[in-house]
Amino acid sequence: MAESMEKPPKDIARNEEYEEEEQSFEELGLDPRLIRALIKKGIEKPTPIQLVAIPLILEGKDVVARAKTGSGKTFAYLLPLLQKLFADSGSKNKLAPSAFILVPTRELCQQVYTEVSSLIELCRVQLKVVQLTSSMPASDLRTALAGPPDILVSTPACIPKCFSAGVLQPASINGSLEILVLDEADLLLSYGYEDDIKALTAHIPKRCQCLLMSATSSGDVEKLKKLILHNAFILTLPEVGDIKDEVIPKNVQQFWISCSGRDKLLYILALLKLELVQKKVLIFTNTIDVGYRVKLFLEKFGIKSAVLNAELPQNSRLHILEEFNAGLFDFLIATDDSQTKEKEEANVESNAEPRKSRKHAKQKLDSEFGVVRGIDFKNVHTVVNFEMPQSAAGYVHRIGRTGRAYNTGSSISLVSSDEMEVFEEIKSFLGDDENQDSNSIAPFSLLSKNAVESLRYRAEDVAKSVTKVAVRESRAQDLRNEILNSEKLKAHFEVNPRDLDLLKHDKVLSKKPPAPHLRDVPDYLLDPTTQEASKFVKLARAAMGNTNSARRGGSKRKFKKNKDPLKTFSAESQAPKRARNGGMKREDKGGDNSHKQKNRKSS
Ligand SMILES: Nc1ncnc2c1ncn2[C@@H]1O[C@H](COP(=O)(O)OP(=O)(O)OP(=O)(O)O)[C@@H](O)[C@H]1O
Repeated sequence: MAESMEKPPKDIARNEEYEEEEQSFEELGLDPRLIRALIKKGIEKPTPIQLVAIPLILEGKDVVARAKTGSGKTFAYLLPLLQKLFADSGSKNKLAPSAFILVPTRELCQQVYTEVSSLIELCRVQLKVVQLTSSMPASDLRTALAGPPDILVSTPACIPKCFSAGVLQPASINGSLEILVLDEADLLLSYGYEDDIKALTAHIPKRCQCLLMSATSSGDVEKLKKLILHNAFILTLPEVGDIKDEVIPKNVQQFWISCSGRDKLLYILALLKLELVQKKVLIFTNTIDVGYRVKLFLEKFGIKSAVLNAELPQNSRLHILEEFNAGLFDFLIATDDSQTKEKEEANVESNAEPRKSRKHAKQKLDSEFGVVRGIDFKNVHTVVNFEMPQSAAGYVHRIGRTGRAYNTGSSISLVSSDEMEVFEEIKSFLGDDENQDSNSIAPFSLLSKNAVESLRYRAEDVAKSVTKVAVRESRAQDLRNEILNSEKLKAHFEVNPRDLDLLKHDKVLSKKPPAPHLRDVPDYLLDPTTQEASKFVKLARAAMGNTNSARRGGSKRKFKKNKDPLKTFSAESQAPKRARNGGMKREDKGGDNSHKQKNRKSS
């Protein structure tokens, strides 16, 4: 903390020079071992936040970095952190880890831990990283901290737990801690970790370098800044000055469909069955029951999906994420963490302070579950809001699960009349102006009314069979299965950490297999316009596949608008009789293309 106090605070709010420069990791002063490791991961060029943060962190500055979801904040702090520890690894008389990385959820712990471990392995250096969770018994905590390890990744709640179990001494932290990272800093306080962080701050030595990473700015980040930092470098990296571009990656196209709450199952069926969205697809619901309802409903039509929620055991959740990321299944129905808390624990929320309510509901839901914020879903092309999130911030974080780093993505929100208020709130948050022509969220025009109506009879019939009892039974059955799996997984992954194919999470929950007439949509039910649109989505997918392989090759990573079929496809030219201002066409609007190209170049 001391170093940054010598200098006045500095605000770097997107500097043109970063946009144009094609700086490499070498030029940022990164260790060749790390550069080689990155190349093995297919990463060759720093993202804008990495470009500015890495040199500052290497210089020892305290940094607050705010950059949109999926912009590469994790490597922005991990790479310089590891480099500093390479240099430091000679000093062995430490009694506590040299670096703490604190994150709000277990899922993030696991993600960061995996990333650090893989970098260490690829760099072939002798650094030890451990991951702690607050549910670990004291004996496991003691074993993990023996040594001590160089890097500790955990939620903040673990630190006071280690103090009270006597496995970590405050004085040792004071003598050893060199770098403290608070990742997803905008969420740490709302997850109820304020007291845990305060318990640590008293023992952070003055020389310790502190880094705060966040996707959005909020009062909570300011509070943390005051608590931990004194005079940090503030990095703010939106792509352009416009609010909507600050928060949602530019390469995510956002759409919406107006439909009644009752028709949502029908619409999701039409989108998936008629292949109007590109895979992989992440579907968000607000409650666990609705998640299972969607799963059971889709199953009847032969569409397999997995469910992810706070009720499932941790091992299963991590495994579901791994399998989905590895591409073992295409559809994942996730129940948004904050929504789960609000809806499932309604009886304990009211005016209670968040930490208390989380504890109260502990038997039922894992309070450290977090599937939306910060989780790096790999190659999710489409995010579907089956139900709308309850806030604009929730929307931003959900949509941020696609279009990560240099990938493209799209989102489709199914909005019922009850949800119009929050939808308007989201639109105004994104900077949409009623009087202006341009909308951040455009109507989705690839799905015609005829196409939807042709599926209505079957969908409504099947929806009736997915009763509350069926949902409850499936939920209980899935939980039982996953608890069993969880134990098996624990044992198995200790021995075979890379084996992903042991258990499938998208297994069918209904007792009967889908009826053949529901599995395939007969030709006479297919609406020609939608069929045409589906063809284009398939073509786009094939072309995107090529783009992806070019991306893996590295040098062609830059996303080119005119090569992206999703961006160039015009609903008007391909299907002239349909709505004129919707679907993919909106990308062609907005005139200032040279500006967009320029920004994309830097992203
Ligand atoms: N320089 C880079 N080039 C290409 N891909 C990158 C680069 N840096 C990071 N990535 C990849 O981009 C993805 C998103 O990175 P990361 O999870 O760090 O984003 P983030 O900014 O932390 O997002 P969020 O706010 O949602 O947590 C990851 O899959 C990561 O491997």
